[in-house]
Amino acid sequence: MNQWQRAVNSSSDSQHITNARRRLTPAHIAVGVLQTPTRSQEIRHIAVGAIQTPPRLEDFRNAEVVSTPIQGRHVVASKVVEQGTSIFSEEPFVHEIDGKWIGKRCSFCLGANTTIACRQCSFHRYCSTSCESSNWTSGLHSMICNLYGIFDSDMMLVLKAFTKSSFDQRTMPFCFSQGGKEIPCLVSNIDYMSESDIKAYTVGAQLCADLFYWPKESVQLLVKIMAQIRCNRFAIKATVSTNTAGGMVEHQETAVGSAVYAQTSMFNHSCAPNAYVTFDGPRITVRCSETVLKGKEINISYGPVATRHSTLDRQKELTEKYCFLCNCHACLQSEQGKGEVYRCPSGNDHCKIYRSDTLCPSCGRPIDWATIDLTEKQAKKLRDTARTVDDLLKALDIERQLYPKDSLRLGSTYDELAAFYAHRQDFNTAAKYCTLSNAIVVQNYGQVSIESADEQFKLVTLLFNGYQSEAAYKAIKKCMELFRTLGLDQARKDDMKELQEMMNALGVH
Ligand SMILES: C[S@@+](CC[C@H](N)C(=O)[O-])C[C@H]1O[C@@H](n2cnc3c(N)ncnc32)[C@H](O)[C@@H]1O
Repeated sequence: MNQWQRAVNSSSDSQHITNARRRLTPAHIAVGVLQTPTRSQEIRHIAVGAIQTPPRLEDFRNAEVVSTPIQGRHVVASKVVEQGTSIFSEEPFVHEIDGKWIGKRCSFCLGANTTIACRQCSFHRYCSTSCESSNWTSGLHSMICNLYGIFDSDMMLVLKAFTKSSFDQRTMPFCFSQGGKEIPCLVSNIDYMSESDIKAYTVGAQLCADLFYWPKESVQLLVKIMAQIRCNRFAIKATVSTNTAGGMVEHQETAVGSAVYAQTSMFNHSCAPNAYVTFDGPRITVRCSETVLKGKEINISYGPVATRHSTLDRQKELTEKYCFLCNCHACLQSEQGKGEVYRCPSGNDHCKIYRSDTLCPSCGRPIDWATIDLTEKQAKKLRDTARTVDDLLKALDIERQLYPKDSLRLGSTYDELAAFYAHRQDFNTAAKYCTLSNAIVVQNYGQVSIESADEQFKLVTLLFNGYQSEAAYKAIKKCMELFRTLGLDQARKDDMKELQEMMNALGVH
C-alpha cells in the first residue's frame, strides 16, 4: 500500500471530507479554494507575498546545467572543481517536517529546539516566533495547518507544491479559472509509472479536489505533481543525538523532513558519485567529494552506491522508487557493477569471484554457488539474530571464508562488533574492530572520501573514550584534516566542534 492509498483509506468517505472541511481556515480559502474569499484579504496578501522569484539556474558557481538526449539535463563542471568545494547551495522550493518529528523539532528550520506551539493547530512547534511566522507564510503552513491526520507528510508536500507553483508570480492570487501549474521545470517520469501507482495517485488527488472544492481539471495536475515529487524528493537529514544505555551519546544522521529543490534537482544520479549533499536545516549544499575536471559531469547518489549494492539491487531500487533505468558509468562498465565479491573456494585471497562467474577467472577452479549461498544464509542468520558477541564472532568466522579481506560485507561485521563492544564500554576492543573496518573503507572508497571521514570519526570517539591519548590525538588530527579537505568542516560544524573539544580535552591546542 503506498502513501496516497494510506492517506485515502483513512478518509475517503464523504463524512470524513465533511469533517475535514470543518478544519479549513480562512487561510486555506485564501490560497486554495475556487470561490473568491469574502474576507481575509489580509491573509491572502501574506500568502501571495510569500512566493519567491523562481530560481535561476545561473546561480551555480563552478558548474552549469547542460542537456543531452541520453542524460537529459545534468550538471557539468565549468572549471576544475577541487575536492571539498561547495558547488551550490539553495533553500527548498517546498519542504515539510516528517510526521514522526512534528512537535519534537521546529517545523520550519527543523532544529531540535521547540519552545512555541503553532497558534492555529498547536500541533506543530517552533524554536522562535520568527520560524513560526516564516512557516506560516513562505513555508506555506497556512495551506496545510489543521490537516494532520487527514494527509501524511508527503501529501502535505504535494499540496504545498501545488499551491506554490499555481500562484501567478507577480500579484495574482491562486485561481483555477487561470489554470493550475505543475512544479516548474521538474521531470515526472509519469509515462514509466505503473497503472496501479497512477490509480492510487488519482484517488489521493480526487480526495484533495473534493476537500478544497477544486474543479475536476485539478486532479490530473495533482497526479502530475505527485509524480514530480516522487522523482525529485530529497530526504532532509539532521544529526540526531541519543543517549544509549551504556551512557554514551550516539549521533546519527536521520531523515527529519522532505523537500523539493528546484536547482539541485538538475543533478543526475550516479552509483559512483563525485559529489554529495549536506543540510543546514532545510538548506541543501552540494559539494564535490573528488576533484572534477572541467567539462565532466557532477553527480550525486539518490541512494544506492556501487561499493555497497549489487547492480541488480541498485537497478531495482532506482526503477521502483524513481522510475528510471540507471545508465551511470558504474552500471554500464565498472567491475563494481558485477555485485558482491566472494573468495574463490581455493582460499587464495587474490582470486576474486563474482556471481556471473562459473569458473574462478584467476585459477580456473569451478564454483559451487549452491554451497556458497547456503553458507552465506547461515552467516546472515547468525548476524541478524545475534544476542551475544559469540554469535557475531561465529558469523565473522564464516564470512572470512566467504569474502575477501577488503570486502565491505566483512567491514560491516567489524563495524557491528565495534558498536557491540562500545555499548559495553569496552572501548579498546571496539577501537580494534573499528580500525579493521576503517582499513576496508579506505580500500574501497579511498583515503579521502566521506565514508573514510565518517569511519575515522568513529575511531576517534572510541580511542578518546578508551583513554588512548596518543592514538586519539593522531586520529583526531587526521580526522580534522580529512574534514577540511572534503569541506566537511563547513558542512558539519557540530562534528568539527566535537573534534576540537576532544583535542582540547587532551590538552593540545
Ligand atoms: C532529479 S532529475 C535529474 C535531472 C533530469 N535529468 C532532468 O532532465 O530534469 C532525476 C531524473 O533524471 C534522470 N536520471 C538521473 N540520473 C540518471 C541516471 N543515472 N540514469 C538515467 N537517468 C537518470 C531520471 O529520469 C530521473 O528520474
